[in-house]
Amino acid sequence: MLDKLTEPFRHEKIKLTEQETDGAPSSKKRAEDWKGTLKRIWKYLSESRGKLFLVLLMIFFSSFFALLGPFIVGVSIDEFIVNQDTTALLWVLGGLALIYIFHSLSVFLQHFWMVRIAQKTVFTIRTQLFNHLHKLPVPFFDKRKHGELMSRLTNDIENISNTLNSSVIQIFASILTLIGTISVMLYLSPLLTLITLTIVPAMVLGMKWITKRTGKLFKAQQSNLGELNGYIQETMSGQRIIKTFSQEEKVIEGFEERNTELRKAGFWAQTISGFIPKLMNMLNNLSFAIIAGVGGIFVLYDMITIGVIVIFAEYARQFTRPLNDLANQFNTLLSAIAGAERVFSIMDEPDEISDEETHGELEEVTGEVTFDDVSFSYEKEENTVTNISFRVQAGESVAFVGPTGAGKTTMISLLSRFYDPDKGALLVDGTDTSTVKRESLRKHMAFVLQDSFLFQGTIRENIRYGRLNASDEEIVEAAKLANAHSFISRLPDGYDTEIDAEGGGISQGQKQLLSIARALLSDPSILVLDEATSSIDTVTELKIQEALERLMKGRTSFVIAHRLNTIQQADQIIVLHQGRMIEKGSHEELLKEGGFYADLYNSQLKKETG
Ligand SMILES: Nc1ncnc2c1ncn2[C@@H]1O[C@H](COP(=O)(O)OP(=O)(O)OP(=O)(O)O)[C@@H](O)[C@H]1O
Repeated sequence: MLDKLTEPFRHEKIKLTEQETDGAPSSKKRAEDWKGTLKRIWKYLSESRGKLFLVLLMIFFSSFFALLGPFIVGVSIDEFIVNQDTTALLWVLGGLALIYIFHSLSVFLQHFWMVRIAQKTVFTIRTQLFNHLHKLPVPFFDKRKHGELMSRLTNDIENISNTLNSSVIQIFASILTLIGTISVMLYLSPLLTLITLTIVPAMVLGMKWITKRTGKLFKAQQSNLGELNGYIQETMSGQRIIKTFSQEEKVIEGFEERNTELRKAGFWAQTISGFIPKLMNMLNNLSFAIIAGVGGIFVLYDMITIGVIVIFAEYARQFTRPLNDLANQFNTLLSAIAGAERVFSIMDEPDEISDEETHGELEEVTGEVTFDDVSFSYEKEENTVTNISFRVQAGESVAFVGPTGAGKTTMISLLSRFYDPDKGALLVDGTDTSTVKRESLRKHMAFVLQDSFLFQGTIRENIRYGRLNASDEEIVEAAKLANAHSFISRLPDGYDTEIDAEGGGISQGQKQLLSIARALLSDPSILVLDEATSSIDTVTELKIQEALERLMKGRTSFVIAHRLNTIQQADQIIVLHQGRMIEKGSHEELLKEGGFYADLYNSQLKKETG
C-alpha cells in the first residue's frame, strides 16, 4: 500500500535511466530465448488443452471442406456436365451447399474457441503481471520509465492476445491448406503442378523485396509517431508553462515539423505496403493464365480433363493466399514473442517479499528510530549518504534540511526500506529493520506528501485507504481532525464525491487535507511529511498546519523541510550536505552554532522580509 502512497514522492526523485540494452545476443541465444518463451506461452495454453484440441480439429475440418468444394466441382464437370446428368448435378449442388455450411460452421467454432482460449490466457498473464508489479521493490520502478511499463501491461499483452486470436488459426490453416492443395494437385497432374508452382519463387521474391523496404519505412513511421505522441503529451501537460511564456507559436511550429515527418514516413510505408495485395493479385492472375493456357494444351493432348483445370485454377488461388498469410503472420508472431519475452522478463524480476520468508514481524512499536552509521549509494560508485548516525526518541519530530540533492529523500527511502543501506543499520524500537518483513515495518508508517496522491474513487474510499476496515464514522472523525470535513460537506455529493486519478476538481491544499485524514486514520507510530512547497493560500495553509500538528502529536515524525520557518519547533534538525550530516540540534542550538543552518536560515529570512 505504501508503495502506492509514495508513488508521486518517488516520481520526483526518479533519475530516469535508459532501458537496459542487453547487447546483441547471438542468434543461438535468441533461438533458445524464443524456445523458452514459446514453452511458457504453451504452459498457459495447455490449461485449455481440451479446447485447443477442438480448435485444431475445426481447423482441420474447415481446411478439408475448403479443398473438397472445388474438387467436387471439378469431378462433376467431367462426370456429370459432360454426360449431361441433371439429377446427379442437383445432388452435387445440394452436397456443395452442405459442405459450405459445414465449412462456415467449423470456421465459426474455431474462432469462438480460440478467442476464449486467448482471452483466458491474457487474462491470467495480465493478472499475474499486475500482481507481480505490485510486489516489486522501488528500485525496479526507479530504473524504468513508467511509459515503458505501461506499454508492457497494455501493448505487449494486447499483442499476445491478437496473435493468439488470429495468428494461431491462420498459421495452422495455412499449413494444412498448403499441404492439402499441393498433395491433391500432385495427385491429379504432377507436371501441371510443377508448372503452376513456378510462380511461387516470383511471389516469395516479390514479398521479400517489398517487406525489406516496408520494414524500414514502418519503423520510421513508428518512431515518428512515438515522437509526435510524446510531443503532444509533453505540450499538453506543460500547457500552463507554454502559456505563461507565450510559446504557443513555437510549440505549433514544433508540432508541424514532427507532423510533416510522420506524413512523409507514413506515405511511403503505406504506399509500398499497399502494393503487396496488388502484386499478389497480379501473380494470381498470371498463375490462372498459366493453368488455363498450359492446362488447355494438356487437355488437347488428353493428358488431363477440363475438370482438373477447374480444380487447379481454384487450388492455385487457395495456395497463394496461405503463402501470403504465412508471410504476414510470421511478422506478427515475432513481434508477439518479443512482447511476451518482455512481459516474462518482468515476471522473473525478484519480488520484494521472496527474501523475507524467514523474517519476523514488527509488532507494536513506540516509534524510537536509530540510524546507526548508515551509508548508501544508488549507483554503487559514490555514496549518496555517508556515515549517518542519530537517534530519535518515540514521539519526537525530526526535520531534514539541506540543499537540493543533499540526500533528504534518500533518508526517507532508507527508513521505509525502499532501499537498504550498504553499511550500518536502521533500528526501530531497537529492532534492525532489515530483519523484519517490509510490510510489517511500513504498517507502522504513514506518508503525507506534497503532491498527495489520490486514487480514482470517492473521497470516502480515498480516506479509507489509510485503514481498510475503518467505519464511516471513523472516516468522518479523521476528516474532522484533518480539517477536511467542512470542505467535503460543502461538495454536492459530500463523502461520495468521485475524484479522478489526477484528483480533478480538488485543490492542492484540499488534497493535502485528505491525505492527512488518510494518515490519521491509519494511526501510525512513524510519520513522514514532505513539506508542501507549492503556493497554497494562507487560510488553507493554516488549516494544513493545524491538522499536521494534530497528526504529529504523539508520533515520531520525519519532515523533509523546504522552508525553514516551519520547522523551528522540531526536536531535532538534521542538516545534510552532499549526503553527510554536517549539523544536528534544535533550531536555537543551530542558530547559536552559526554554521550552515544559521546561514541558510538568515538568507531565507532576508529573502522573505526583504
Ligand atoms: N533512484 C535514484 N537513482 C540514482 N540516483 C538517485 C536516485 N534518487 C536520487 N538520486 C541521487 O541521490 C542524490 C540525493 O538525492 P535526494 O533525492 O535524496 O536529495 P534531496 O535532498 O531529497 O533533494 P531535493 O531537495 O531536491 O528533493 C542526488 O544526487 C540524486 O541525484
